[in-house]
Parts: sequence; C-alpha cells; structure tokens
Amino acid sequence: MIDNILSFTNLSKTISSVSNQIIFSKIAGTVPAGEKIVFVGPSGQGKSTLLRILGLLDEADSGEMLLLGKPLHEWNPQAWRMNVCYVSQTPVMLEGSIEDNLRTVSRLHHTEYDPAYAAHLMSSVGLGDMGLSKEASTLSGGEKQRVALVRSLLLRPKLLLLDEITSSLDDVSKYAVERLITDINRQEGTGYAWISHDRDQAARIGERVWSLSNGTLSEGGISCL
Ligand SMILES: Nc1ncnc2c1ncn2[C@@H]1O[C@H](COP(=O)(O)OP(=O)(O)OP(=O)(O)O)[C@@H](O)[C@H]1O
Repeated sequence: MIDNILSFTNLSKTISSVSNQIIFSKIAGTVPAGEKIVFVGPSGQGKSTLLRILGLLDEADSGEMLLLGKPLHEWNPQAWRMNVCYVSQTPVMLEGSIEDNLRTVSRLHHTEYDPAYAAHLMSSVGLGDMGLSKEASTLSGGEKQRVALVRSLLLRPKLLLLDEITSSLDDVSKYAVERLITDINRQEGTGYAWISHDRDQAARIGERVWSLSNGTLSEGGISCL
C-alpha cells in the first residue's frame, strides 16, 4: 500500500533570465493519498512555479520527485501527466469546439472518451446548458476555466494541481466547482493541492495547508490560516 501519491525533496528553482533569482531552494513536501491541500502565500513567491514543476510543465533545477513511489526518471512523462493534472488560472483552449477540447485529452492519452461523464462534469460546473459544439475560443474567461477543469477531470487523475481555478467565477459557479472537486475527492480519493488567495475558500476546501514564503515551503493544519 502506497501512502503518498506524490513526494518531493530538495527541489530548487532559479529564474536564470532575472539575475539568477532564487524562487525556492531545497524544498520538500508530500501529498498523502486523498489529501486536500490548500496552497497559500504572498503573490510572486513561486506557488504556480512549484505546481507547474510537479505537473511536469516546468523543470526544477535540482531535486527528486516520486509519484506512487516511483522516481520521475522511471516514468513516461505522459503517464505522469495523466495521474497528476495541472489546471491553470488562465487556461488555453485548443482549436475547435468545446467537445473537440474535451475529446483531445482522451486522444492524447489513449483513453476512451466518456460522453456521459463529460455531460455530468459540465453540468456540475454550471455549463450543462452550453452546447458542446460552441467554438471554445469564443468562451468567456470563467467558462474557459471550467471547460479546462472538466478537460482535466475526464482523465480521472490521482492528483489535481489547481491554480486559482475559480478566480474568474461568480459565487454560484465558484461553489459549484468547490462542491464537484470535494465530491470527487470523497468518492474517488482524488487528492489536490489548490492555490487560493481567498481565506474563506481556503477554509472550505483545505484540510492541510502549504505555505510558500521567502523560498521556504511550510506545512501545517488548517488552523494555520
Ligand atoms: N518563465 C518565467 N520567467 C521569468 N520569471 C518567471 C517565470 N515564471 C515565474 N517567474 C517569476 O517567478 C516568481 C514566482 O512566480 P509564480 O507565478 O510562481 O508565483 P505565485 O506565488 O504563484 O504568484 P501569484 O500568487 O501572484 O500567482 C515571480 O517573481 C515571477 O515573476
């Protein structure tokens, strides 16, 4: 039985183009199976950078990462990305319709597209009435955020890395997204690390807190908020 979905040690990241600015140095953390982590900290401290590294969309300068007990170098990157999905605050829509966008992840990862699950997820995030044939590039920022989330959830990942994914949403849609993700966590054991600058949201969604400040990652209970 593997207790941690993901763990990392000694992770360091420097931005070389900006006079070797160190973003963080030798940080470590673990995500136990099914964990609900809220990720907080002042702006510009490297939260997005860390999640992008953990989701293999950016590279650390040094350090080790293990997924399901296996080190990164033993993973095919595509298989890693299927288990650990990073969802951006400013998602990029692929060319074509909403349905094209939803189907693309299945095509890339050679998994079967499940239209009933796609419909359930779209309706759960308040987009049930939106025709899937609508051109994705014409969607609003908040609609794109939710389609991008659905696109990732269709992979049924073990871990979600959520980067302020409700920043463009009204309260009704925001609560719907929180409910969907906490339901999936409860029903399927999908863990998450969710960046949020909203203290009320952090208290609703988090069980454990990561805080990144001055290049150091600290972990604690929700009472640290
Ligand atoms: N590709 C890049 N090139 C240059 N600088 C970068 C790059 N990516 C991030 N940075 C810098 O790294 C630092 C950390 O950025 P990051 O977006 O990870 O912080 P954050 O904690 O997520 O911030 P916020 O809460 O405002 O989203 C910032 O100073 C940012 O300008």
